[in-house]
Formats: sequence, C-alpha cells, structure tokens
Amino acid sequence: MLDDTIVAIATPLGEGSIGVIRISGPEAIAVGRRVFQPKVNRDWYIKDNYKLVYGHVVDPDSREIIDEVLLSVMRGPRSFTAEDVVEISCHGGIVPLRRVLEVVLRQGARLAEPGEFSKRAFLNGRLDLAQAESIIDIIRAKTDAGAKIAMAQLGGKLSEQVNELQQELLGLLARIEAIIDFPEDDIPAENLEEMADRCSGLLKVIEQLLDHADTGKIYREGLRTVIVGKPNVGKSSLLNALLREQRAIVTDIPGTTRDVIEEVINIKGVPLKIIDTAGMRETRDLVEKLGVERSRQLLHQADLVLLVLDASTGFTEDDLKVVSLIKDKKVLVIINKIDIADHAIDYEQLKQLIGYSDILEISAQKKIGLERLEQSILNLVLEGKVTAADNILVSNSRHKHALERAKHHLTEARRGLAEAVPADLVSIDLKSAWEILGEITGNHVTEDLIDRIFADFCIGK
Ligand SMILES: Nc1nc2c(c(=O)[nH]1)N(C=O)[C@@H](CNc1ccc(C(=O)N[C@@H](CCC(=O)O)C(=O)O)cc1)CN2
Ligand SMILES: Nc1nc2c(ncn2[C@@H]2O[C@H](COP(=O)(O)OP(=O)(O)OP(=O)(O)O)[C@@H](O)[C@H]2O)c(=O)[nH]1
Ligand SMILES: [Mg+2]
Repeated sequence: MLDDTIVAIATPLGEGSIGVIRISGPEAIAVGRRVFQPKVNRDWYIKDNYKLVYGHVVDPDSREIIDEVLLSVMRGPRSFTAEDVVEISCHGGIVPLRRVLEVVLRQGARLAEPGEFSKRAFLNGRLDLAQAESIIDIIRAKTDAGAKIAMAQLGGKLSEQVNELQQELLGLLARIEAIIDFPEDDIPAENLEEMADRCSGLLKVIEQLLDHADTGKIYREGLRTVIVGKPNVGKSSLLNALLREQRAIVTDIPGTTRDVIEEVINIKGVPLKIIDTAGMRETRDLVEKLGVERSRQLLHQADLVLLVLDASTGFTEDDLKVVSLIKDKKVLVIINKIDIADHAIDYEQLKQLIGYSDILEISAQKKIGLERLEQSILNLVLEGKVTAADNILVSNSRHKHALERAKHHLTEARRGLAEAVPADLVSIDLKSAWEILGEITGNHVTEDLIDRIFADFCIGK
C-alpha cells in the first residue's frame, strides 16, 4: 500500500494568494521531474533538499504551461510523511490547482484519501496515533488555549505519560508471570500487597487524566450553550451582546427569531458554541412552530443552558413551561432588562419555583453584567478544575474511553491482588489494561481503527 505515490491539494479550495499541491511516495520526485520545468536550477532533484526552486508546471503531453510555481523537495525520511515529498506552490485559485493536480495524476500519482498523508506519517513511525490525532485538533482549534493543548499532544506529552504507564504495567506483568511460572513457590503476602499498591499508583495517574478530560473536551469541541426563554425576553440581544456584533435580528415583536443561530465566542480561551433559539411558546404560525420544535431538539445536546427571563414582565406561566423543558440540564438563569425594571423578580420566590441557585441580572441592551455572566459560565463549566495548559489534558473522547476501560481492568487487577485470586486472572486484567493503553498511542491497534481515525481528517492532510 505504501509503495504508491499520492497527491492532493493541501490548501483550502478557494481564492488565496498561493495554493499547495503535495505529492508523497517513492515516485514523488520522478513525477515532479516530469511536470516541472525549472528556470535555472536544472538538477534540483539531485542535491537540493528543503529548498525552493522557481519554474513552471508544464503538461508533458501538450507542452502547455499550466502555472508559474515554486517547488520544494523533502527527501524521506526528512519529510512530514517520512517518504519523498514534493510540494508545488501554485497561484491560489481553484482552476490552477485543479489543473496542476490533473497533470500530476496523469503522471502516475494517485489521489490521496482524507488523512492519508498523516496516516503515512503514523505508519512510517514519524508520529504515534495520539500525535497524529492532535494535528486535526490543531487545525480545528477554536481558541488559542485549544490549540495549545493540541500542540502539547503533538509534542508527545500525552504519549509520554501513556508510555510510562505501559512500562510500569509491563514490570508488574513480568512479576505476575514469574508467579504463574513457579506456582510452588510461596508468595509472601507483602509482595502481593506491594503490587496492589503499584496498581493504585497507576490508577491515580489514570484518574487524574480522566479528571481533566471533560475540561479537555470543552477546549477541543467547544461548549454547546443554548439560549432559551419565552419570546421577546432578549435572547437574540444577549447573543449579540456576547458576540459584540449585531448578528441576530432583534425587534420588539415576539417571535422574531425563527431559525437557530449558532456562533462561536471565546471566553478566556474556552470556545463557547452559542446557540440562539426561537422563543418557546404555543403557536399556530407554522414557521415559528418548526423553530420552536428545533429549539427543543437542541436542548437535548446542550452542555449548558442560559435561561433568559424578562425583568419587565416578571416570572410568568410561559417561563414555567420553558423551565419544565430544561429540568435535567446545567442551567444559568439570566434576568434581562434590569435597566428598565430593577429587582422585579423575587430571587427567593424564583429559587423556590424553579430551584436554580445560579441567577444573574443583566441588561443585554445596555451591556450591563456581561463580564460577570462570562465569568459565571466559566465557573460553572470548569468548576474550579484546571484551566492551565501545562497540564496534560485528554481532550479526545477516544482517549478518554480507553483510559476508562484501562482503569476498569486495573481496578480488577488490584482487587485480585488484594484478595489473592489466582495469578493468571490478575495477569489477564493487567494485559488488557496494557493493550487498551496501547490503543491511545497506536502501539496496539487494529487496521480498522486506524482507517476510521484518519478518515475523519480533511483531504490533503
Ligand atoms: N509546506 C508545508 N508546511 C507545513 C507542513 C507541510 O507538510 N508542508 N506540515 C505538515 O503537517 C506542518 C509542518 N510539519 C512538518 C513536520 C515534519 C516535517 C519534516 O520534514 N521533518 C523531518 C525533517 C526536519 C529537519 O531535520 O529539517 C524530520 O523530522 O525528520 C515537515 C513538516 C505545517 N506546515
Ligand atoms: N430595555 C431593554 N430592552 C431590551 C433588553 N434586551 C432586549 N431588549 C428588547 O427586547 C426586545 C426583544 O429582544 P430580542 O432580543 O429580539 O428578544 P428574543 O428573546 O430574541 O425574542 P424572540 O426571538 O422573539 O423570541 C427588543 O425590542 C429589544 O430591544 C434590555 O436589556 N433592556
Ligand atoms: Mg430572538
């Protein structure tokens, strides 16, 4: 499979100043020679490595000049994929990129699948699986903090930790195997105890990683925050205020927002995917009805709900209906329009009615209380947990699940040691834990899993 040569457009399709075509594989340089006509440096492919050469891409069949380009050569293993790589920087338009791609394809390269360059970097040992996965996280990062966490993973922080855990497990396994091999030897109880302690030590590290995983996921994927409330309370005004731009239409007509509006804002590095919804009410208007229905569906996937109340109307029957839809959610209650009706809603009564303790007063229109609102959102989601990026933050749910499964087997192994169950049973759990940890870095994975992971990448990556 790795003996063929792949090519893809590596930059987004659209108007740009330059666009890059990347070729990787044993024939990369040969293909490059067939399509590229250098202006002066005729033997670019012999000695120059990591150097840009100026020239033209010329169709070898028709002799037509396709584009004026810069070409670079990176010979394996000193390249991203560890294979021979040729990159062609074209003018950044859809047509020149497509035409250069076509010529390269006709000269014997094959169109790369999504993620195939990164997959090759992994298969050729340039990166482990967790590092390769971090690349896509860097690309998709929504805030600086998110990118920083992904960069730490690319640098191998998580992998080092996992490798250490696996190393420790191997040590334990060796001792257990010795017990299995010489069953006639009496094992002193303190030996078992000491091994159980070492399991506890490993568990502690895994638990710590898991502890931070939810925070990591928020930094990676963003926190899905849905603004709900009855019509006209100021939901869209709140979205606009948080975005600091007039994104959603605001009018004094109840039922203004019909569709769902989704935007990302950055609160101190935490990406907040904020979703404005249609005001919830019984309605005969078909369009509005569909909007209300969508709002209900969105609530299911929400990590956080901002329930907006209107100080000028007070707490009403309609509010109560909205409350009944968000019973099992993490909710922050926001009392809006305090600029026209101060303390119009009785906190104590509200708490008794709906039972939430997090209540904030704001004016979306006059921009009062927004700073405190942002801080409250952070406090609520991070709950005093780490925000510093120097911690190893497991942000990928695949990694999280693997850690949970490894934890389960380690807990079983520890119990087995404490209760002196037969050593071969303990050994099975320790082995399972070792294998599952290996799924994170890729030293123990099936081809199928590898395919699925890289298929999620973009084309040309
Ligand atoms: N033009 C271009 N820019 C790019 C990439 C690329 O493939 N092409 N990258 C793709 O994602 C990222 C950079 N990642 C890279 C990682 C390793 C190597 C590499 O060749 N490493 C070799 C040689 C290093 C040296 O000694 O000079 C190595 O580590 O052995 C290249 C790019 C971002 N920018
Ligand atoms: N005085 C005052 N008026 C506000 C405030 N926030 C919003 N309004 C007004 O309330 C009205 C409704 O605001 P919207 O933001 O459209 O309310 P909504 O909840 O999105 O309404 P629907 O989309 O219809 O459900 C508008 O006339 C806003 O100008 C505020 O803080 N103070
Ligand atoms: Mg609205």
